[in-house]
Amino acid sequence: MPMDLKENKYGIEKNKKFYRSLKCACAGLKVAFVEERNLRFQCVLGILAVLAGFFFELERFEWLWILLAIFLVITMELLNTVMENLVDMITEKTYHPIGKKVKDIGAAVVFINACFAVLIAGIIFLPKLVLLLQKFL
Ligand SMILES: Nc1ncnc2c1ncn2[C@@H]1O[C@H](COP(=O)(O)OP(=O)(O)OP(=O)(O)O)[C@@H](O)[C@H]1O
Repeated sequence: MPMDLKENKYGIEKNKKFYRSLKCACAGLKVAFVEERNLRFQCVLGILAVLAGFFFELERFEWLWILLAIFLVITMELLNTVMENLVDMITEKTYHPIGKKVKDIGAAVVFINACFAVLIAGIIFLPKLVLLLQKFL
């Protein structure tokens, strides 16, 4: 059941202050991070990619591609979480064919972005990894 708007500290009026918008964004990030295992996994992979970037001393344009891939995956996972929650709210967690379609397409969006990130990581890190291995072998 929808909450009585008076129970909400701020009601549903538009955020007029920047810090309140920021507070809501942080609350959204926190709830998604706590509830979504995939998001936590993607954040860990993102941190590993950044550490690898420092290790291999990436060029500026390489950093741009890696950061783009990381932010795209996390953004799409957040949007997917929004869609999943909307479907759950509308269907009240009962089966609906359109609910299935929306969730499946949302999962496909995340998958496509994950493929993009793997491609970028492969193009940038693989040659450096091969060079490094050749040095030691
Ligand atoms: N209300 C629904 N009606 C029909 N099918 C649903 C519904 N909810 C979920 N499904 C089906 O179950 C699958 C898994 O749903 P779920 O909500 O667990 O999403 P998920 O993609 O596993 O989420 P996560 O990103 O958290 O792993 C969906 O992709 C969809 O095929």
